Amino acid sequence: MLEINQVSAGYRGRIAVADVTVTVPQGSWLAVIGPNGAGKSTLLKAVANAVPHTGTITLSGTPVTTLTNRARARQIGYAPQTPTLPEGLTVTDYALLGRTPHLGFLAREGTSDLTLVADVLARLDLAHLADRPLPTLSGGERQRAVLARVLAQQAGLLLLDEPTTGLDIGHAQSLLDLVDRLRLADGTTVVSTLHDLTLAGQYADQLLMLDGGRVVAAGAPAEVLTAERVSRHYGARAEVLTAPDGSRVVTPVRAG
Ligand SMILES: Nc1ncnc2c1ncn2[C@@H]1O[C@H](COP(=O)(O)OP(=O)(O)OP(=O)(O)O)[C@@H](O)[C@H]1O
Repeated sequence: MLEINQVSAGYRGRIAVADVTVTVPQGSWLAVIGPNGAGKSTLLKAVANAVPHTGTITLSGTPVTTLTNRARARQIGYAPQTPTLPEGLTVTDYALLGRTPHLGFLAREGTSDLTLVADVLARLDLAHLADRPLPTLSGGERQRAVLARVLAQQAGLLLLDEPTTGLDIGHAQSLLDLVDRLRLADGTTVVSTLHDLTLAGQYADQLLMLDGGRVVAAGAPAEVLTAERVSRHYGARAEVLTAPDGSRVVTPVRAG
């Protein structure tokens, strides 16, 4: 279980996200939504201990600030929005980096690590690119390679910052389906930011909407996703429809 209690975080004395309190039960999915600059990435960075925070963030009762780097890497898989990819690595080499926290001192990856990585690459439709150097990938392929490294990490908590950016609708859906299956099979806890509000509502158990660094709504997707909120916080003309399965569909409305 991830517990975020009265957390504020920012950069060089400037607060970017303030006073956030939310509990994410083990095996559940929290989507952090809100307009550009709302503080979504900063909140994920705080959980990943990549920016300092006040308040407390605990994972299974342990403050994330007290975890060693290695323990943190075993427990938290973090896919930043714009990761810097090392040059000179193939997709397989890069995904294997996700296994590093599980290896003994100076140990090399074994057959089981290679098998696991091959499986993750296949699930992300990257098997045919396994030997390709990272700089030669398309934007969507790079994005999936980053997810491959994080999934190979087999951490109990996944922090996914805009995981579907640059992915076509089919690859976005299969990536979210894959994360969903991990969650259901292994009890992986997921915190993601998502700009696609319809996808956020379909996959997450709870939504946390931020605006100006503050929580403006939290709860089940059907409660949080209203046309009035989308208009007020995103400045968008939108309708919120209900799909046959009961999930919310947020659709923009053209002017005029
Ligand atoms: N490294 C940084 N140094 C200084 N300010 C930053 C830094 N990163 C983000 N900020 C600022 O913090 C605020 C929140 O940014 P953050 O990236 O958390 O927003 P976001 O909700 O993820 O936005 P987006 O949807 O555009 O990705 C913004 O005002 C941003 O300019």
